[in-house]
Amino acid sequence: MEFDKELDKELTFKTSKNVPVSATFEEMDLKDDLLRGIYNYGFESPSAIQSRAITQIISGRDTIAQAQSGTGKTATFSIGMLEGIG
Ligand SMILES: Nc1ncnc2c1ncn2[C@@H]1O[C@H](COP(=O)(O)OP(=O)(O)OP(=O)(O)O)[C@@H](O)[C@H]1O
Repeated sequence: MEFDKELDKELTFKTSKNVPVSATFEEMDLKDDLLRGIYNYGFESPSAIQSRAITQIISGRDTIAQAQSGTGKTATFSIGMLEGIG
């Protein structure tokens, strides 16, 4: 399913306590190569679920993230895992 930026902004989220929201991929403090890859792939800004879940995965918390189809879950877990490798 195609990512719909406008629809994504309308989503309401419930999270555990103390889950910060990163407005940009830069704020997530990702490795340079990974950040470059994300932009080269065409992602400009994180989706709602990416804004919340990527840094949780990177911090080592066991993370369960649930959202509608096409909201960027696969990329959330992929980016989180890639940051943790190497
Ligand atoms: N931040 C983003 N900016 C632009 N496009 C994005 C972003 N994140 C994901 N996409 C694109 O949106 C589409 C859906 O992403 P993804 O497959 O990660 O969603 P999903 O929530 O895992 O969907 P499903 O539940 O159907 O598996 C893909 O084409 C992906 O490349």
